[in-house]
Amino acid sequence: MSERIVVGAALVEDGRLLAARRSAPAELAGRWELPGGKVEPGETADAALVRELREELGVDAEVSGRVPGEWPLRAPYVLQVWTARLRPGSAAPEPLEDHDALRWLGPDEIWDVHWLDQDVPAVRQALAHLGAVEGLRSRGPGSGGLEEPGA
Ligand SMILES: Nc1nc2c([nH]c(=O)n2[C@H]2C[C@H](O)[C@@H](COP(=O)(O)OP(=O)(O)OP(=O)(O)O)O2)c(=O)[nH]1
Repeated sequence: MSERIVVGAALVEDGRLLAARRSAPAELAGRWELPGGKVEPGETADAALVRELREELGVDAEVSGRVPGEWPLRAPYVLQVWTARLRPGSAAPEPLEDHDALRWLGPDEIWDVHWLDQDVPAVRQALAHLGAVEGLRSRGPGSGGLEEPGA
């Protein structure tokens, strides 16, 4: 079967990254992820992300770039991550579907939540990318910023 893309948003505002806690399915519930979802046939990845963010969070978002890389999920899915921001006048995000909590994480809080295992490398790469383009960066060793869990 050919690969199917799940898009995740590295949605940033005021130097903080949005994390969303899944409410379903049972094996993923309680773990944190980048909000997003599956790209539908005939849909572009960035259009899918804008649609998913509207459906899941009730926001009006725009995609600003692609985080290099691709991370395997349960076959046939792979995760791609795009940077995004809220458009002026957008509502604040709310956990409308698929999630039961949201958190804006500052640089020192990124690893405070229990990310889905497969999201850890994707979040790490997103932070490296965002650090380069938006200044969301670690405050250095010992700060808990960009360091990996247990590092
Ligand atoms: N949205 C999202 N899904 C992720 C991430 N990491 C990860 O393993 N997944 C998995 C969870 C799901 O099995 C799948 C995405 O499905 P979804 O339920 O979010 O997508 P969807 O809204 O299009 O779902 P559906 O109801 O159409 O099935 O990818 C992530 O960071 N974001």
